Amino acid sequence: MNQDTDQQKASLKRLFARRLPGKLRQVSGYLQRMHSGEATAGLGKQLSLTLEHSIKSCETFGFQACARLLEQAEIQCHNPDADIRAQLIKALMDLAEELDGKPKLEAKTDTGIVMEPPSASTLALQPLWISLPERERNELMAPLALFGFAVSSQPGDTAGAASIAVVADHEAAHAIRSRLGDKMPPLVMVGDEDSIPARLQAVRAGASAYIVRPVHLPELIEALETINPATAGEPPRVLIVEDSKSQSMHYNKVLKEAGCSTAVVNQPLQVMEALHRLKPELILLDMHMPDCTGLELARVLHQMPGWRSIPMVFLTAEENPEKLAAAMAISGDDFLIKPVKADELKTAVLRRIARGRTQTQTLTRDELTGVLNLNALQSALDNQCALANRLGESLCFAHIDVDKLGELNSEHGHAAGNAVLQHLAALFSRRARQSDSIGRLGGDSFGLVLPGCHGDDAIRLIDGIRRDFERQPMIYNDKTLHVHFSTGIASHDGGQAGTLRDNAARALRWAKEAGGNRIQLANSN
Ligand SMILES: Nc1nc2c(ncn2[C@@H]2O[C@H](COP(=O)(O)OP(=O)(O)OP(=O)(O)O)[C@@H](O)[C@H]2O)c(=O)[nH]1
Repeated sequence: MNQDTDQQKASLKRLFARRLPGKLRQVSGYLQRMHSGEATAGLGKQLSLTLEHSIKSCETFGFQACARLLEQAEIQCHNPDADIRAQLIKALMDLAEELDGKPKLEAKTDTGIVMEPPSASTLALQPLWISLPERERNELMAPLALFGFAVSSQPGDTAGAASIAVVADHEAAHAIRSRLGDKMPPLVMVGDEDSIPARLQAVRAGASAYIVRPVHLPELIEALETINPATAGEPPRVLIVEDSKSQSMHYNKVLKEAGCSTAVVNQPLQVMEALHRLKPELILLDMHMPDCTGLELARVLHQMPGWRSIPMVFLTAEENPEKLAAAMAISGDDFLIKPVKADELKTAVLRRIARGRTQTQTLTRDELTGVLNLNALQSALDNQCALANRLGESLCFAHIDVDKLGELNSEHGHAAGNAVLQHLAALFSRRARQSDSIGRLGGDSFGLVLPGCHGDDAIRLIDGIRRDFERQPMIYNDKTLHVHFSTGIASHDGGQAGTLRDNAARALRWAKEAGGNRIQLANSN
């Protein structure tokens, strides 16, 4: 068994699953625009092309229900039927919400604040320029297409500059920079060495990211998301608060073309409505407005629960360092001096949103295994318990614990134990359904939330994984590691999440006491 490939597949599936709700919302948004008569031949064609790729990607990663829904959307691009399209728009939004639990964003409000989706051109595949040796490039090309990137090896000068990034080693990057000068797209540098001098060389060459060979796809995709968070499928959400209509229209256009969903507020006192509807990831805030200054508004928002840490980028004609320092002291974020160039605006906003998304990821993921951390798993369990109570549906929680990991650590070393934990997490991530949540409870224990599952279904699923895990021993540093795990499963009976967890932990103890490598259901004795 190739453990690296297994882990990579699981990471790719996780990455893809994270992007899927955004993609569904995007498709639904554009169908909505076609539905309300905004259809242009270009929009329909672009949507159809994107859908073709997305269907293939969903099938590859096993998201069959999404693939079927997107197939219906594709039919609607060619043979529209008003009723079917309206149902489809709703079904796409509902599925997106089910997948990530985030509520729908509404397109228009009665206060005149308009929520706008990104420009239709951002629906197209993202052009990516890879200037690496042919074999390396070819290996990356097909899987990158599944994530919506169109890879080219030798784009012309204009296409090169329009690429979202160029992936190159030091020599190629140098040659491209000499050719394109300041039209060079952001650079992801690939190198052989993981050392400070190699990384320093990349920084000096202006690289936004440095990846050590062999290039792991999840790492590359995450680097590209950091350069442009719009490539993650979920458009960055930006609220523009600016009293000048002409300037706000300009910022709005630039940000929509950069792939953002936006809302514009010209009267700062109307900001709450837009905040609640758009749920922005960043506010672009003019410093000088008549009813209330940008700084005052920032202070107000920073005192309100839910908006205390929202990043802000200030727009100002002010160059007085003391006043700028005051703005920075409030939000700790960026400011841009007017008149703002389009590229500057785009870079500042996208970079700040990417940083915010990385922080959220860091806060919810277990660093060693990439599955949810304890807090995130706990909140997934709380949400699913509440949902199961509301809908009267079944739900199971499984507490999984590696048997005798202490002994394995002593015999083969802590790194071998880490590899076991990573392998098990990858195995569960791969076999779980898209509605399941897998997380690390701590040490050598994992938790699995299984909505819609009865005890018997949960036993069947986990026993399949247990048998595979036992049948295919892990190879670590040429040594065969025979490892197994035990599981306690509890079925939800309308009570609290804490009770479900306690019951699963109790069942796990029974499984361990009975010799391990087994599964025990809490409600049977
Ligand atoms: N390699 C590695 N080991 C860990 C990690 N976290 C916890 N452990 C080890 O997991 C073991 C957990 O101890 P126990 O709960 O007694 O479990 P066990 O040795 O697996 O034995 P049983 O659960 O009784 O089968 C300890 O030896 C920890 O050092 C980790 O992140 N990496």
